[in-house]
Amino acid sequence: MTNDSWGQARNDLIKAVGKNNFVTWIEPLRLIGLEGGIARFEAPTKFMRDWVSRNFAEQIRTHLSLAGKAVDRIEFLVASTRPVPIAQIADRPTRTRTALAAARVADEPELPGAPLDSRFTFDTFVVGKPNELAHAAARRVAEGGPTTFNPLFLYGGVGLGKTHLMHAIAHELRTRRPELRVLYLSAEQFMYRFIQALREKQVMDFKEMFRAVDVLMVDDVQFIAGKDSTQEEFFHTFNALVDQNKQIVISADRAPGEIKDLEERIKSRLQCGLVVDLHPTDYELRLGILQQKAEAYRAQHGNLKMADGILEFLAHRITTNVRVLEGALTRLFAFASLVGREITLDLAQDCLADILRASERKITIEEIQRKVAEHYNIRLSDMIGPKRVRTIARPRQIAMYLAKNMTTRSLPEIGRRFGGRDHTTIMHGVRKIEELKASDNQLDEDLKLLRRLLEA
Ligand SMILES: Nc1ncnc2c1ncn2[C@@H]1O[C@H](COP(=O)(O)OP(=O)(O)OP(=O)(O)O)[C@@H](O)[C@H]1O
Repeated sequence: MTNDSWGQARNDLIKAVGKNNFVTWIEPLRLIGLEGGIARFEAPTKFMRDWVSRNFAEQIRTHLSLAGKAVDRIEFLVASTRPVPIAQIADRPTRTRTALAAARVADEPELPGAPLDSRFTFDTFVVGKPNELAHAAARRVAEGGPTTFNPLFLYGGVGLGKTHLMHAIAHELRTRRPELRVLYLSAEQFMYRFIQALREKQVMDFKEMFRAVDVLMVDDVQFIAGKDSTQEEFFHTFNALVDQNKQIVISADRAPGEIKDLEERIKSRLQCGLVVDLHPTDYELRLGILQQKAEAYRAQHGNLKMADGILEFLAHRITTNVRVLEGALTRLFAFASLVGREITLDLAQDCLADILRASERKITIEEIQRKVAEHYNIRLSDMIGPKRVRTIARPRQIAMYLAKNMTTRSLPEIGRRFGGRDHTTIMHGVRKIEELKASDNQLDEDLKLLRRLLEA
């Protein structure tokens, strides 16, 4: 009779809560007792138990009653004895933090995070104007104090130090607050974990694990754009953690609003905290990084003979990104130590010829026109055509502005490439964008993005 009532109630619940909810939340429940007006269910995980009891208990009670079993109360238990969640461990007053951390390791399953690079710490991160805000925000999060902004969203072009900063936060938190469960992984790994959980029918474990962390860091979040179910899951994980006041740190190659095919609700959630841009490096920062790397090399390998002005030369010539800069220095040191020679300007030019050539790459007006047309979804031919409607004229002016600022072409030359326009038209376009840029945030963001895309 008990099972009949539950069978009947289950059938009705499919209609009441919808098939998806039913399959996810109700179907895995096991009725283990129904007496004295109390229905007892077993849920496979703690997370599921909490969720079902918060969201579906009343409906289950109603439908059991409708199926002929008067129920006053419902109790949900967790099926197996599962590891003690960190929140409960942390509540125990007599344990020290280190003991808590040790208990955590013993009690809890390993978090599915990516390994941290031991070199990526705050000590090895060189701070300059372009990254000072990102660095300060990362430092604040790494203190592990109360959440002041959530999420911290770090974005910037390739190789500008996003991953380095995220690892630095994780290292610091592990030292300062070993009792916290810090999970760092790439968005790609998040997706693979999720797919694996789907395949192995372990979605509940997946949810529970991600919702039990204290600090979640997801690198390269642009990766999940266009991947619908991963986005959906990410959104729920994100919300659940924010609701519990858990810190989230996200990185991407562009601002949330600029990530194509990312759901609007996710974009807006990502913008709720602090969004910080890692700007392209300037000369001083590049030189600072090179000096630090050279010092680190000396400390490890002993003295290094290097003529004056080499680091300055590299900082001046290699402007692409820090990864390339580092690679150049490493190659130079390796080469010099192999041939046993002092590093001179000639040797540097010789050994790094390809990198220096690549850094010299000139951006053409055609490339700018193509990228801008693509970005604003207009035809390339409209860049040079006569149409004056705002939706075409504005992107055209943006392309003129970028052509003026990113190439060495003169105004008349630019005019010729824009369908033979007069240089005064180009000047007007450039000024217009300069003016708008100061007051229109969206436009400013668009310009930064286009610059990054063109420089990549
Ligand atoms: N300010 C900095 N000080 C010291 N090293 C830096 C700095 N910025 C970047 N680097 C170094 O440059 C390399 C690339 O940095 P990182 O991997 O963090 O870049 P990223 O922004 O995550 O790039 P991607 O978009 O490719 O993921 C790393 O070796 C990192 O240590």
